[in-house]
Amino acid sequence: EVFTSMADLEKILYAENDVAIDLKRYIASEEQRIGKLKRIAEDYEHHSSLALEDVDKHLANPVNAFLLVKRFTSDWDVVLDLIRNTTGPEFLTKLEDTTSCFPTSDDLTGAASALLRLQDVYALKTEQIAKGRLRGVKNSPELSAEECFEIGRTAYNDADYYHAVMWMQHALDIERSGPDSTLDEALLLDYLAYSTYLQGNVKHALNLTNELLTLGSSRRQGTMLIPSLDPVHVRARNNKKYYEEMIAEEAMKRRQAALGDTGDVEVEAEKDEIHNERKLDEYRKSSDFTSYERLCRGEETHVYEHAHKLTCQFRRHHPMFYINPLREEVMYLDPRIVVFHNLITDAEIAKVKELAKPRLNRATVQNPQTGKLETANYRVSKSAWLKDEEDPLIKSISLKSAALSNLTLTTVEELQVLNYGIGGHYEPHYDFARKTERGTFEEWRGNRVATVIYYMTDIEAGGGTVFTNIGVRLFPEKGACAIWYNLRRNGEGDMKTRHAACPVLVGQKWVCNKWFHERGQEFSRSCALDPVE
Ligand SMILES: O=C(O)CCC(=O)C(=O)O
Ligand SMILES: [Fe+2]
Repeated sequence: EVFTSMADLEKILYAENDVAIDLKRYIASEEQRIGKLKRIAEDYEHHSSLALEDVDKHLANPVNAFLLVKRFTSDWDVVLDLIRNTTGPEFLTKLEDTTSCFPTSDDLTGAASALLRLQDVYALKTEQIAKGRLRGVKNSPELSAEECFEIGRTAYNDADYYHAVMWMQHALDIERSGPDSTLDEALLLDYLAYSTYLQGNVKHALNLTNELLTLGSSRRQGTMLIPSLDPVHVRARNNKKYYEEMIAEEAMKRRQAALGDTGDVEVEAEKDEIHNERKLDEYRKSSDFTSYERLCRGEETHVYEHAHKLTCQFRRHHPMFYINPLREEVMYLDPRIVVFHNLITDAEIAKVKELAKPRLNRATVQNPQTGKLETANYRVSKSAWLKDEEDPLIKSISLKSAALSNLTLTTVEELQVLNYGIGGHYEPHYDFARKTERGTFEEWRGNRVATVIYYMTDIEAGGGTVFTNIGVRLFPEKGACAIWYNLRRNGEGDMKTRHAACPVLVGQKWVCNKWFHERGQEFSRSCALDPVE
């Protein structure tokens, strides 16, 4: 999979460059080969035209006769060799190496659904995405009718008719407004009509189907079918009948209902606009999820009554920060969420990325039932784990994390480095393990008491960390670090720490985090006397 991290997509960019060089080399060697053949053919043409002017005279010269025989015996092998020895198979083997990291059809589906996710979370119009009109983006290519159709088809195959209608409609708009394209318009109308119907617009589906039927097969790319035999047309004719029957039945029902009420026949006028509603499951309708989407969009979801108590200050609570103090910004009081600005340098960031890059793997989540690690659509990124022993820098990040948090490293996890891909995100979750899934964390270290997260990139748009229960949003800022406690002082998980990583809209997102655990913090974060605190 490559769409889940920018680091892997970067590899494809380099591979594309290599492929271009390979292809050019192949073309040059083939051109050379064909060039030789061309010269021989011209030579033959020249000889024969001269000879044919006076055949008797030409053959009368025994030298000519000898040369003629030679040309088609020993010389002829050269021609056959030139025809046989194409460099194609050799080139194919070479290409296999270069393209081993190329994306698969799963990547294409993943990348298309990432665009749809961005569209939903950031409430973007189809046209905005198709034209690359996104914050901070310059000179974006525009998606063609075919490409929009492709995205629509991905949605359709996923039974997501809401997006299928939007993208296919947009494909149709582009197709009809621009010069001739290679899009199979009948096929597009076929998909669009059916998706429109499934979204509850029978009349509109019928109109689209009628349009399809008037197109004729000549509009169908690459097919020379007679309309009556074209499978798209056959299906369309059946659908047309079905839609008409449905509309008639509906009208009949309405007429009967109207008669029942008043005795008058009053058929309500059909609405013309298309009805297209996003179908959300129970979770996606929940306040948790809507709050996530709204916070990602930059909307205010909560009024914070203690906002006036939030502070910014220098901190020198540890010898490590005596000379270069921490620049602390308090974002929330309970739970305490703070951001430290300018904490790691660009050189340190570059080194962490360099160490992590070759080891990135799709980030996993713990299945609460089985306790097993698995990949999930709600967490799309790649991660690598780095040990203190690997590099003095990794060790120094651990020491810095301990110093700023006042926690001990006894049971801390290794450094997790995360790189997000196209629309990469992590839906609302807790970093601690719930009671029901206790035991998924090893007893010897206890639950995750605190999260320290370092932001290693600035992001043009999207990609924030949002707290859905308290309405806090942290903007990634290169070199900054955020820290919060996941557990209350009585050891219970703090439900107010529910948080998420918003999908990256424009830019690259790299973060790394240290998770501190309970054991070993007995003297650094003691429990409170009040059991509910
Ligand atoms: O990347 C982020 O902003 C948050 C990541 C996160 O919450 C996690 O990895 O647990
Ligand atoms: Fe998290």
